Amino acid sequence: MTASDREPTASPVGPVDSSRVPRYAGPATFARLPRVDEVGGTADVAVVGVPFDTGVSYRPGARFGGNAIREASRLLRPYNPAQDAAPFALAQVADAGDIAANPFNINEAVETVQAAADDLLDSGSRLMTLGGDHTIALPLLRSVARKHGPVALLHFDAHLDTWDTYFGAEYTHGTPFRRAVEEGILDTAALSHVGTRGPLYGKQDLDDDAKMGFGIVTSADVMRRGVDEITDQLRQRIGDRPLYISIDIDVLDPAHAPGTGTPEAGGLTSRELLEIVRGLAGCHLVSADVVEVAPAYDHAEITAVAASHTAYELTTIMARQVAASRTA
Ligand SMILES: N=C(N)NCCCC(=O)O
Ligand SMILES: [Zn+2]
Ligand SMILES: [Zn+2]
Repeated sequence: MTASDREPTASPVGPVDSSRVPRYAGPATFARLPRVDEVGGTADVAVVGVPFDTGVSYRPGARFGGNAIREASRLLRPYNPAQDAAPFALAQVADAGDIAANPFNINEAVETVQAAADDLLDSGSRLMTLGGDHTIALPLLRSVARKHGPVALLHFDAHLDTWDTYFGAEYTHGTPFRRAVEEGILDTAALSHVGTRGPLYGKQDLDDDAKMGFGIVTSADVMRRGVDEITDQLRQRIGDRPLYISIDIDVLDPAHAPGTGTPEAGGLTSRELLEIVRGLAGCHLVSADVVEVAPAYDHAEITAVAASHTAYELTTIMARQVAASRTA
């Protein structure tokens, strides 16, 4: 079963009405949406948390990111003017809870994440995953490739995350995309990093990355060339391929996202990130993640709010696609 042949929900169950129940009341689901078990066990777009951060190389704490994003998402409203869409009315979006990954065994955790993602995709959902550290992009990509074949990847991040190993470990938050290329689960004609910046281990890092097929739009490119030109370039590269978007919140400048594990100066503003993401509406987005929110380093939920709005835009793109595939 695919997302488009999942039984259409006559009228999706939407979020709790914040004019009737104060938005700070009750347990937090993403955007105050129902849980998947409250809407019959499946959703067109499943928002799922992965509280896992055993793959980090510096500050820990992204295991708490998903719930911080859920808390910050209480203020989201049901109509998205930037995309002229009411995403939670167009498709059933629901919170699928958390994937219980083993914090003491990375290999097992990677398998657990993939198995849970496989189940959700097999039930007809597109995934909006809330990390967790960036290690989890690998099992998520394995899962989407199992369903769609090799996918285009748009990777927003300060870092390349195509390094080889850390301390001999293959599965870390700095290595998921090299593993994915090695495994043949990415469409190497359509791989882009956006927001790249900061010191590297050596020039070879860039050579290796280019050999894997990645194009780079640096953080400075976004500033110099502007959001519209960059978005056009990305859309051309992606075409109508099945697309996975992975957003490491450290793509944002530390002023816009202090709550993350490996911050780098000189990043995107949250406005730039949101505008680029909105500009990707209409692409064949099969699933997405927002990762690396580490709330212990956050202030006034700056990072979690930015992450919640980013996930909202991605969710809107997917909900619009679900609706469009039904009328097609
Ligand atoms: N994926 C993130 N956030 N960071 C990767 C940094 C790897 C390093 O410490 O070199
Ligand atoms: Zn990063
Ligand atoms: Zn990353």
